[in-house]
Amino acid sequence: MDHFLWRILPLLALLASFLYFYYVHDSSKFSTSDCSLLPYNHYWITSKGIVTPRGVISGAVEVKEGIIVSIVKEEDWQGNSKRGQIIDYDEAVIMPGLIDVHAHLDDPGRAEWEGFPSGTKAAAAGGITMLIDMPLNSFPSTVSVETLRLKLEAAEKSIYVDVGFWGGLVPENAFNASSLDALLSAGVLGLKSFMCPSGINDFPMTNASHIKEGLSVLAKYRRPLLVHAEIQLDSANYLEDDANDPRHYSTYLKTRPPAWEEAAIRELLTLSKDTRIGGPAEGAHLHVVHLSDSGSSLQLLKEAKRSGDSVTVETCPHYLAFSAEEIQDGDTRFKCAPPIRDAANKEALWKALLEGDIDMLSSDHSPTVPELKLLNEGNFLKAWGGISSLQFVFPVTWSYGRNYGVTLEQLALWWSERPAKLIGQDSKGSIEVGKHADIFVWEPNTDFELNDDLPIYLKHPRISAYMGTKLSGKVLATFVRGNLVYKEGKHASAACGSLILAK
Ligand SMILES: NC(=O)N[C@H]1NC(=O)NC1=O
Ligand SMILES: [Zn+2]
Ligand SMILES: [Zn+2]
Repeated sequence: MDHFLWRILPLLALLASFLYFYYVHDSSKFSTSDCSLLPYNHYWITSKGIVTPRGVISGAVEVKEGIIVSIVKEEDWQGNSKRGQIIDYDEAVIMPGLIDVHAHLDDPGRAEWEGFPSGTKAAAAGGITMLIDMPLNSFPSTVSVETLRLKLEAAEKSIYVDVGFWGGLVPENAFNASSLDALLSAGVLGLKSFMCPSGINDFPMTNASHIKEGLSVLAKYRRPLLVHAEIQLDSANYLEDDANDPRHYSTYLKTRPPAWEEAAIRELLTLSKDTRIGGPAEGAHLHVVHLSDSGSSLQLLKEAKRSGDSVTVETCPHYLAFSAEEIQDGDTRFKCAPPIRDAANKEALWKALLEGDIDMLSSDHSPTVPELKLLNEGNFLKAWGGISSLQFVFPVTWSYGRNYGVTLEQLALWWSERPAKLIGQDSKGSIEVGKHADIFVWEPNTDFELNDDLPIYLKHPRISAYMGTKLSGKVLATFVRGNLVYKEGKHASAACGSLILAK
């Protein structure tokens, strides 16, 4: 018997190595293809509407190993002999993937609010190919190298799109230049701070001195400071008055007047001027997040830009889609800060966006668990402030924007090109040769109602202010670095998004 075993040993070894190469070694190949719903990585996407920085063209985009390697107009495409795999989208629009510079995915620590897997699946289904995660609402907040490491661990292998990170500027690290240096060296794309309480205990607000410190460190790295620009003034005293029913949206609206935004922006613009040493080029870039006030706040920003300040501003689809007058008693899905203001304010925000005074859009996706939205009690003063929107921001922008004559090029500018510039990612933000093949495909004229029949990937769709609305603009497919990560109700089986760190 022993003798027999010895004799077949070489055969067994051969069989084992055969099995190894087939099932173990080759499985690495299988896992690569798990990243994409396509079985190949060199192909042409064709369509009659490809949105490029040089206009909308009919033709083909060639993608090879995650990069856009050529763009061919239809006239030249006809005679092309090198055709390989072709994915023809006919009349559907091909756009650069959206970059959402402002999302709270709440992971680690509050993943029950959203989390990287559901958040990035929802992003992919909405045409977003990259998002930047905010440093707060997760636990701990991203305010040091150690806490950034926890973020990276939580995100790794859990993200379906590319994800970058903002660090937090808080009183604890603001005067500690080496701590900020370490955080920036570790790769956060910039810092974010609050000029009023953030609603999260471990993310306290910053004062003028903290912001000055932050700006001077950021200037060295040429990275932006993002600020939630509201300063609490004493205008909220009337709250003691019983006439103000907390179930009325108007009660909440009165607690955060436009003057809060104006005061904050006035102070910020002064601070950023003060931190310059030898002229505008030496200062840090300032980015005002989620502008709601289209009055004096916007005016201050316009003047600052005109005088050469390095400042940009974003607003969010919820300020462009909704107005205070429409918000029903107790419907706390609409509570956010700064608040959604009246219809005239909304009109003025659209005008500012169309005229280029507002630079870009972001979701400020800030979900929570339904219990904290207090949907039954409907108390606007106590409910969590934050709007859940991530998967819907693009169809919302298009559906409301088309009434204002919004063009495809403008959508690409607000959602891709300018965001890419803010985060310093030259390889993203447009359909151009040499850039990442971050692309999404959508049908402008397909209408749908947001209800439970649709595939929604957000963890708590019920709390989204958009549920029940009728929208146009259906996302058919999303490519991240050439991987087809989403196609009509289906995601790639593996989460292969990249962690994006500043160099
Ligand atoms: N903590 C947090 O997400 N706050 C956000 N929510 C909101 O409505 N505005 C914010 O800044
Ligand atoms: Zn904010
Ligand atoms: Zn936010």
